[in-house]
Amino acid sequence: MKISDNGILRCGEMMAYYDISGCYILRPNAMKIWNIMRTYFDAVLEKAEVDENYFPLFVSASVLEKEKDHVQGFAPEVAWVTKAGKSDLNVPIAIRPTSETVIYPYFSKWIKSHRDLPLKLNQWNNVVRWEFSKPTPFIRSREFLWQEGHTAHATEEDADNEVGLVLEVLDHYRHLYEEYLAVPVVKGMKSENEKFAGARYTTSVEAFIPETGRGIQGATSHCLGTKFAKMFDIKFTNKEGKNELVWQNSWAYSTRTIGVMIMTHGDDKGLVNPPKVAPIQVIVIPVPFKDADTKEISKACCAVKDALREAGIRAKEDLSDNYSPKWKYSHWEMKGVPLRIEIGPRDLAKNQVRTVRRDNGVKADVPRVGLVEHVKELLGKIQQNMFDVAKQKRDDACVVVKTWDEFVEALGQKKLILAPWCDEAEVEMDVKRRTKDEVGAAKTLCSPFDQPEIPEGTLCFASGKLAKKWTYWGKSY
Ligand SMILES: O=C1CCCN[C@@H]1CCCn1cnc2cc(F)c(Cl)cc2c1=O
Ligand SMILES: [Mg+2]
Repeated sequence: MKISDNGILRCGEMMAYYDISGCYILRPNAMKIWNIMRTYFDAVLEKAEVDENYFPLFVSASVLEKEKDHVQGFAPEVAWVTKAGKSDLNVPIAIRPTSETVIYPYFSKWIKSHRDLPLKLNQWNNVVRWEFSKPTPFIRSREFLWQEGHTAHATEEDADNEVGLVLEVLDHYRHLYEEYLAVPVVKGMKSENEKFAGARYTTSVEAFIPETGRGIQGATSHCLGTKFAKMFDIKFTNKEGKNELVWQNSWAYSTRTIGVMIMTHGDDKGLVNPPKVAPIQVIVIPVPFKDADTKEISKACCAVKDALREAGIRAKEDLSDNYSPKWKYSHWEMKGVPLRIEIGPRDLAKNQVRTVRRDNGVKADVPRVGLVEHVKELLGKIQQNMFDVAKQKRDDACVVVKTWDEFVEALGQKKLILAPWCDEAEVEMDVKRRTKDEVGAAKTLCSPFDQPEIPEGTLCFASGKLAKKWTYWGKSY
């Protein structure tokens, strides 16, 4: 299901359209998923001693434009407040597109001595980027929710190792995608062209949507170096009393994660929610026959729902008397509920229920005795199967290419490409130019940390120079 099948998004009650283009309403089913992920990530931040704070939404023009090269590429997408009521503001105020220029002047004030380091802050907030490319719910919106972590360290080593958290946070992003959203991702390094200009290096988790043949950046974790410290004069006296620049990192994931999950698992019946994040994990539906004892059946449905909820399973029953069981099945399938339990007169008589899985449609009759444990196991199997199926599809969509012709052919077949590359920025620019077409040029997605062997003398698929690394290429969102 492509994210553009917005009818399903709306019917899945994940979001609603808003009267300002590029802005969307996040409805309870999306917020429940967002908050389940946030609970996980807040526990990670707690353990890593990252403190929660909240900086203002607004940035003064002077601060935002302090460093020309930081803003230059992004200027067209900055949203500005220029009036309050009837009167013009004498100085326009920007709405944060990201918070470096909001936070770092205060890092400069708060960090004086090495004793103030490491400083590790996070905030959960919205950011606004007035994008003009095609807005897509969750994937590219003019306002979105994210967390942004910003840390400062005394030495390059600290920023680069586990103290700096860059790779640790990146693996937690992998964990969120693979263990919570059942979406396979690749961890790797961004190319010089694709990295955040303010960073020494950018690492990312990259997903891929086989239906559209496009890669999508899932989340990023940057090692910034001292560039922002110079820009914002963030210095400290080290143990030897010397005044030095701090070394910084930053990392973020956003509500785009939900869009990637929807695109990865959705099918022509609608959403398919992985149990770990499904707002409703089990829907219990009575299947009354004309002369059956509907009261007994409804009672059994509520008893099963209560037993499941007792065990911490997010179960609901649908006893509405104005819809047929069949209508209810497709209604809850569209909402992506991973497991349905049906109870009819036969099930009642045999003290059993009928389970139906949303991921593969498999039906089974299960005794009421031990049902809770059985459902727990079943939800675990559904979670694992959703990941395995998505991973198989992603791997089947991936091809290794060695030559330019193979590269162009693979692009045409909507493949995720793994190719040996000379790692020269100019060559990447050249590939973009040579592959520009209606769905956009091919570019590097990341160079996987898990590098396959590069046989001696392997040549770059695009330049013919000696290849330095294996890199994932493709069209992207
Ligand atoms: O990815 C992260 C992790 C969390 C904190 N931020 C960084 C970099 C964000 C890049 N970026 C992304 N988009 C931007 C849009 C803008 F309008 C302006 Cl002025 C700047 C940027 C910009 O720097
Ligand atoms: Mg952007």
